[in-house]
Amino acid sequence: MNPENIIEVKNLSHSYGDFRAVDNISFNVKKGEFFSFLGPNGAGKSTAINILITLLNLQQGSVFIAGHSLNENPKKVRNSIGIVFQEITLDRDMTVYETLEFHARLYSMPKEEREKRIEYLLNLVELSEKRDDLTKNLSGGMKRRLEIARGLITKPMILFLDEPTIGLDPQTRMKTWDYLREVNKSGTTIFLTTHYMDEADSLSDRISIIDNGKIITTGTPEELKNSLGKDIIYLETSDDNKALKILRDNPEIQDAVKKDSHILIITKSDGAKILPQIMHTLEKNSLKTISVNLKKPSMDDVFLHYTGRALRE
Ligand SMILES: Nc1ncnc2c1ncn2[C@@H]1O[C@H](COP(=O)(O)OP(=O)(O)OP(=O)(O)O)[C@@H](O)[C@H]1O
Repeated sequence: MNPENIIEVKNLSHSYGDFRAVDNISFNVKKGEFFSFLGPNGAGKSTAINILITLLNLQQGSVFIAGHSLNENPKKVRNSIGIVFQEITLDRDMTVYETLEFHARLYSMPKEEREKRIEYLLNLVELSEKRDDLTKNLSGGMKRRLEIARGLITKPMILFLDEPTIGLDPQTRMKTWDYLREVNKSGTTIFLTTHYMDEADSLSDRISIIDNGKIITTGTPEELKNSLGKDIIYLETSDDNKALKILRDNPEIQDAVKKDSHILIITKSDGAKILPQIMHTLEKNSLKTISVNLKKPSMDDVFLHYTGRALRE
């Protein structure tokens, strides 16, 4: 195992009966990284994460977590990780404080350390004022924050989160992202699964796109978006029809179409380099540029490109 890797997975497969939910996936996560699995419902994300957190048995492949073999030392693996499940798993009749205290006691944390840790975590997820509230009276976002705090009680090296912001409103989602960034900054490696493009894009150092049980591609959000090798340019000129005819002859342009009050151009390579050429050509043909907007492909474009379909399908 490479000492830089805190998670090392090789040729992992998992079947339910005849159905192969995870199909020969390999990937590494580096210490301190924020790593995400991005894929639609049913892609195999939960199955994969459940194997890594020792909830599902390892059928095929090799997994090392925090230097321990999942097969030979599942207990040591469990002691190195924190978990936030997809479903809310709080005891409704416990208070916020009791929830954290109960969990810390489960791990036999001494009283003084326990109290300090709980204070720190309540502060981190901004639930100090809610410490005596029953969890059933918390909002959805607060419940999630409490679960994140609970997952962090034992100072795990890696925090696993399965779809942590499912069902939260946009504002609460973004607040949850802030906490996760904070947790990651403080040195905890994060492994997250999500079907939200913006979530993976905004949080991750690296993303693996997973579909039908297979990893389709892996890279930083920038690498993935740049790998399409094309940019999108919106252009408004003094004569769009004339401009279109001229631009279509440019070998660097993959496609140019008129859209509402502007021209949409898809470039074959780096748009920032092609744009000055385009402007020059237009000027030479006595066309005035009224407005211009260069846009990098979004994670939606990336997903569409690699899987052949939009994720919302
Ligand atoms: N216990 C099970 N028995 C049979 N099939 C299962 C079981 N659990 C999951 N599957 C199937 O395996 C595939 C992968 O499911 P999995 O839950 O891992 O996907 P996912 O990407 O996490 O999606 P979701 O976020 O909706 O859970 C799906 O087709 C699912 O129906």
